[in-house]
Amino acid sequence: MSASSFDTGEARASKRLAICVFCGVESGQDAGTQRLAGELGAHIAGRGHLLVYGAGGSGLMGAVARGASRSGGPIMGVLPAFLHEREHAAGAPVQTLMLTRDHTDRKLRMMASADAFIALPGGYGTLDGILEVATRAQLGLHRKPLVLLDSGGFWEQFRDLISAIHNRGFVVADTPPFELAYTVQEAMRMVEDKVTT
Ligand SMILES: C/C(=C\CNc1ncnc2c1ncn2[C@@H]1O[C@H](COP(=O)(O)O)[C@@H](O)[C@H]1O)CO
Repeated sequence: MSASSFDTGEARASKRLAICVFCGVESGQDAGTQRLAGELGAHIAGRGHLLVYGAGGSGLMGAVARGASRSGGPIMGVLPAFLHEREHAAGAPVQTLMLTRDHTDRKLRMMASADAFIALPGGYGTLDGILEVATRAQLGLHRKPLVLLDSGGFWEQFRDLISAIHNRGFVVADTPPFELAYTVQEAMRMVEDKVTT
């Protein structure tokens, strides 16, 4: 595959993955982050992967899903049944919908379904998702990659907090169980390289 076809997301990856995206159900204040969300969805679909996400129709979630949908990719949305009206009904594209009992069940389904995780900015739900994935990685329960796709330094602040926690001796592992990426292409490469090697 040529570098240029990878960069546009047109070329299919050699292995089809299920990539779980954690991100806000709100849009945030930065239009660049909203564009990044659509670009990420488009690349996941363009590379032939399945998008697994929180089934939302609004905010960054909606943008990721519409990006994947426009590129013709399959989508699996997972959300607690009680949030269906509030988060899914307005504007989520066609997808396979999995309704769960609660947020905990949702995270377990998402983690079991995915080969890798990419996080965009978000709120408590997004942080809850990545901390669950990171905690389980620290415990040796999985080796699936977790990539934090930065936008405007959002994840740099999180990385600095985690570094401080490491430096104060509360985590003994040398490196945190996630990496930062600064472009969609970089995030996709990290995920594909780690899952397929
Ligand atoms: C509510 C519970 C625990 C802590 N909070 C959350 N846990 C899991 N998912 C959540 C929580 N708060 C919101 N969410 C959902 O995550 C998605 C993204 O939310 P964000 O806050 O915009 O990042 C969204 O679907 C939220 O409903 C006890 O189980």
